[in-house]
Amino acid sequence: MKAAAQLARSYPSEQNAQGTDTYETSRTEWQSSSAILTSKVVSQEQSETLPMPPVSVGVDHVNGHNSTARVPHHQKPLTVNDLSPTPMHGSNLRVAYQGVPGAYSEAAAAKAYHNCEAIPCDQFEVAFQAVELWTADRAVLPVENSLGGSIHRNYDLLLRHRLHIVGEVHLPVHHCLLALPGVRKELLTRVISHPQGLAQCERTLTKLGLNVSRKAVEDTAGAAEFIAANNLRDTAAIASARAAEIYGLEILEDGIQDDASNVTRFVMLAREPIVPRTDRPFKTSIVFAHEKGTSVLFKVLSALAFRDISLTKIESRPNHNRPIRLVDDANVGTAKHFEYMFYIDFEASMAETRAQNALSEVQEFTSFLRVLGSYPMDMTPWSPSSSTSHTASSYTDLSLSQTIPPRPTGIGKEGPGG
Ligand SMILES: O=C(O)C(=O)Cc1ccccc1
Repeated sequence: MKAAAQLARSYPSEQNAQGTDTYETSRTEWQSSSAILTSKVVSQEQSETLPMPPVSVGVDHVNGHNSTARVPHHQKPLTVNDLSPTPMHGSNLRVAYQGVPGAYSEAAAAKAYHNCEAIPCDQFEVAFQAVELWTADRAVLPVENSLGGSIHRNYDLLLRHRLHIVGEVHLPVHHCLLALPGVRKELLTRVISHPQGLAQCERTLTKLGLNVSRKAVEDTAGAAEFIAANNLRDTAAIASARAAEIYGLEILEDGIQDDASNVTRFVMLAREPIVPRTDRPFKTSIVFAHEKGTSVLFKVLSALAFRDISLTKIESRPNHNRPIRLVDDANVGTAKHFEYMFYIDFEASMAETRAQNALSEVQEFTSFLRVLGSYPMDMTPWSPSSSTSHTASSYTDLSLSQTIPPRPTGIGKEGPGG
């Protein structure tokens, strides 16, 4: 099959896609939002309830041969519109995030899916597994921050798992310095937070003249919870105002991020990709490894540039399958080249011919290529000064009304990452 045709098959156009959203069929009642998912809980869930397959629409025999069939009078025939579920705008959707209540990821889940049930998980790995095993419908993953840069660990996770990016959210992040009631700043010896929290407030902490050590923990709200649970009077947390409220801490300083327009980008992950569209701005995320050869990255970028496709992000990570390539030269010795995986986001939908053609070309000079997702861009108006909260937004996740059935995610060559 020609590469372009293969691509078209991997990403069906709006017209030929059989979009069904299946998450309503997979509910398990035991999960309450107050419990934190751990890997143990997820595997226990797996042994108790098998992941349910999508429910198919039961079609009765209505041709007269089936004696049990009932043919209601004056019933309107089903049309294709009756088959697409009503968008739920996030209500009842179970969204797994890493951290405890009050974490920014929880706020991102609420921004993406208004009224969703946010499920705290103790690790990202667990959030991914929760979706894979149908304990959750979506996972929320912070991938980059305007000050702290890429969250590398999470890029590696995207590759290790088979989930699809179905949306993105930009969340303004407004950090506070939190401590137990009555604690004075001068008494602090330690500040704890997520590494991104520490990185985003580094200069302000110094400016405040605090003589404190920095300690990284799993999540910002977890830092606040830890201080409260252990009655630590010498330690402060960098976390949200909401975390202060939940864990009974006081806000010593408000808005301590080094830049007022501090924003974190989160991606939303699902078991199934959405049907890409062309009626609103879309972004596509890919990851590839390059073949031996010259100027591979240049060629990939050219394939996009020639088609007027803008790049919004590029990241490289070690290729864990083959971190080093040795090149022997009989006279000089052995050169050691590091091997990379490149992650690229570009502004186009996989429903567009130009994106399909660009990726067919990219496929020619890469040894591995995977489309992580083609999804609507977050176009919500954004005010940097507001503090992070659970406000509703006009964000719409098209995956709530349109998903395409599971299928291999690669577009031809598949290699590392599984
Ligand atoms: O730890 C959290 O609250 C997170 O959700 C991760 C994070 C940390 C700092 C800024 C943005 C996201």
